[in-house]
Amino acid sequence: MKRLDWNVLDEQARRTALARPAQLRADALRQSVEQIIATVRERGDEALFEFSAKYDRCVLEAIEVTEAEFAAAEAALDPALKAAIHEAAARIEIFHRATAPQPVAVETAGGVRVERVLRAVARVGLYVPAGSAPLPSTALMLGVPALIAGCREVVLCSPARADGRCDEAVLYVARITGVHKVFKLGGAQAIAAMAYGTASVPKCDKLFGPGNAWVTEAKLQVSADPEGAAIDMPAGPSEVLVIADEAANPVFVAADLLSQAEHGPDSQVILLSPSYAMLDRVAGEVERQCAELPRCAIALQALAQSRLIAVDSLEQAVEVSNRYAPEHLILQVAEPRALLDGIDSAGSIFLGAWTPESVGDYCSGSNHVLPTYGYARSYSGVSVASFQKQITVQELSAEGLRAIGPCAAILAAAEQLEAHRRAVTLRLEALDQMVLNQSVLDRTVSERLT
Ligand SMILES: NC(=O)c1ccc[n+]([C@@H]2O[C@H](COP(=O)([O-])OP(=O)(O)OC[C@H]3O[C@@H](n4cnc5c(N)ncnc54)[C@H](O)[C@@H]3O)[C@@H](O)[C@H]2O)c1
Ligand SMILES: N[C@H](CO)Cc1c[nH]c[nH+]1
Ligand SMILES: [Zn+2]
Repeated sequence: MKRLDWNVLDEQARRTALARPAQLRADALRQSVEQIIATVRERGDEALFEFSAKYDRCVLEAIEVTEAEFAAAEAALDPALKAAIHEAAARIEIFHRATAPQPVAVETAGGVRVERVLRAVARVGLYVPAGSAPLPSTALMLGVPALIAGCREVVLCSPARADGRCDEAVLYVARITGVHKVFKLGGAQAIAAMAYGTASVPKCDKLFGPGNAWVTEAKLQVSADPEGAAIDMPAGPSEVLVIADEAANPVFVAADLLSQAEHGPDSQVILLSPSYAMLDRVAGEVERQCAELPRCAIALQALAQSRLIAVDSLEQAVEVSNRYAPEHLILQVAEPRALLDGIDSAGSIFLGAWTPESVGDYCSGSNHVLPTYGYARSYSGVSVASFQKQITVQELSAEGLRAIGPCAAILAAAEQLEAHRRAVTLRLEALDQMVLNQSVLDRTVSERLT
């Protein structure tokens, strides 16, 4: 990991220090993904079989997972893993139900009722990575909120192994979370298939889920096309930024850094500390622990683009972290809550020595599908709200229109939108006329009676 001192870097060097690796080759990536998407749009399923052979090295007989494959996957699954899946699903459900948006109805003026109703996005496409390792936990993070939201059609894509099968645990999670169709597709081609539809894959309204640089670039491209599909957010190669003070445990800090470095060669991990001694200790621990990992070679590639940065204080560490806007932020400091108010951009925050980032990945209950590449400046992680549309409803009584109509008429006149103004004033005049007619009627009745 490269050692840097924030306070001796000029602005250009600071920018380079916090640059994401995948951004450095964005042009080549963009072109390669454009070609994959165009080919899927042109040649549909045929292109999908070819891309699976090329990129996943598997010859598929069919793209869609069959009932027999679901049954075989369930039968093959270790009971302890099944139990852990159900345990994690229960906690994810608790947190996601608790944070789900609620319908709202308020009176903003007498006779003016404004509401918010919630409707699930009808057809959603979930992407579950499996390039370097299948991630059934991601299937939980997407399947559970989709189920709570009540999406009508849920499609899931995940790349097959070389034997042409999808990961058993991913299929099991798809089943228990009510996913309707699963396709053995990965990468940009899976995203293109769900965004535009093919003979086999239904076209989806919105796509969800993380993935490597190809998947994320494809999501960005289809979301920029009005004929494509909306997306949750750019959720690319995993990142973690740790802020550690001199009292932190370097063994824990190194383990947390490696937990994200082992995700893939594009991952990036950063340590900020005001203590040079801590940076040294963690560097040594990272080297020692990495050598023990089965995925050491992958982690080493990620570590090559990672940083150990000396800062002058914890306050400066918070400033640098906000500028980087990490997917995960771990505060390994004596008083983590004292720093919390200062954090304004991060996907998910982990407080204190006993909160490894891994628990958020699997089973604390929060969602692990989070914005990367600095998108945490403006995006949040996946939640039930991501699978819903919030529709407003309003209803005015005559009294309500009398109360707020003049305000609308003045604003419409200021914008020189005469039709807007009249849509209000015609009604106000009609109301005046009705009052007049009523008073004439009342007078006539009272005259006849006297
Ligand atoms: N941000 C988040 O919330 C989050 C959550 C979980 C995982 N992740 C990230 O997801 C990623 C998963 O990546 P992965 O690679 O293991 O699986 P993946 O399923 O995302 O990608 C595999 C696919 O990449 C495509 N691909 C590979 N090399 C290619 C090439 N040269 N050209 C075109 N396409 C190519 C293939 O089609 C393959 O099917 C990791 O980077 C991990 O850090 C992020
Ligand atoms: N850390 C990943 C998000 O960047 C999520 C994950 C899944 N499995 C393990 N980790
Ligand atoms: Zn992880």
